[in-house]
Amino acid sequence: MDQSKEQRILNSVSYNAVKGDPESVLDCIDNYCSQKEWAMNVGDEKGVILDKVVEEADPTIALEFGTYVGYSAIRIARLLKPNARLLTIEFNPEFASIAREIIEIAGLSEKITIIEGHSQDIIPQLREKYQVDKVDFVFLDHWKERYCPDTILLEECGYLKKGSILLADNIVYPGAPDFVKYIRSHKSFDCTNYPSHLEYMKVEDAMEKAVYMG
Ligand SMILES: Nc1ncnc2c1ncn2[C@@H]1O[C@H](/C=C/CNC(=O)c2cc([N+](=O)[O-])cc(O)c2O)[C@@H](O)[C@H]1O
Ligand SMILES: [Mg+2]
Repeated sequence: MDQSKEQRILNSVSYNAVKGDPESVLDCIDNYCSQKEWAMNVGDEKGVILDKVVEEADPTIALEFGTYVGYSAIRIARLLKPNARLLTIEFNPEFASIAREIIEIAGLSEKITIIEGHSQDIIPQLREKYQVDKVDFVFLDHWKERYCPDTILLEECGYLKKGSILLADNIVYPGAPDFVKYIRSHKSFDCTNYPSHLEYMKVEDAMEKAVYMG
């Protein structure tokens, strides 16, 4: 059976990236996906917005929904302070194993924990199984109709504290209208929209930052 696109991305990283150098892994994926095969990584343009928000949050505990091949996990983890860590949730076993290998090549396996499963099942387990008390930063980039229910679940489970920062990808394309409506009308979230473009394309897109006010 011929290889998947995600396997071909791993092949390209494994062949071209400098081992232990996150920047070279990110560049390799961005080059492959802009020149050879498009893939749904947050990419280099929206990646700069992600970088800025992660630096603002300076998280000890960061959480991500939708690892895919690990591009944004590497983007986030490369900016984390020494004792900080990223938990990233992915339910597709093939993607999880490819992400694990790409993250290993980037030299960030110690800072990133890939949790295999559905976000809605894993979120309630974060406290007992992963010793999470509060989350400082959350990147939402999984199925768009999960953004809103998973945000509500995070709140209900008590993982958000004053100053917790959520950042959501794809607010314009593919779009997450119920999430935008919910978060912008919620009294405890202070929202900021960051217009940008869809990864590797000229299509309009945007990211939404929501700071929890407690
Ligand atoms: N509930 C859940 N729990 C755990 N993992 C889950 C999950 N739901 C989805 N996932 C995983 O998250 C990724 C899906 C992302 C959807 N993004 C997208 O559909 C997407 C599409 C475009 N696009 O079409 O241009 C552009 C983008 O930037 C996009 O993020 C996949 O790796 C999938 O297996
Ligand atoms: Mg996305």
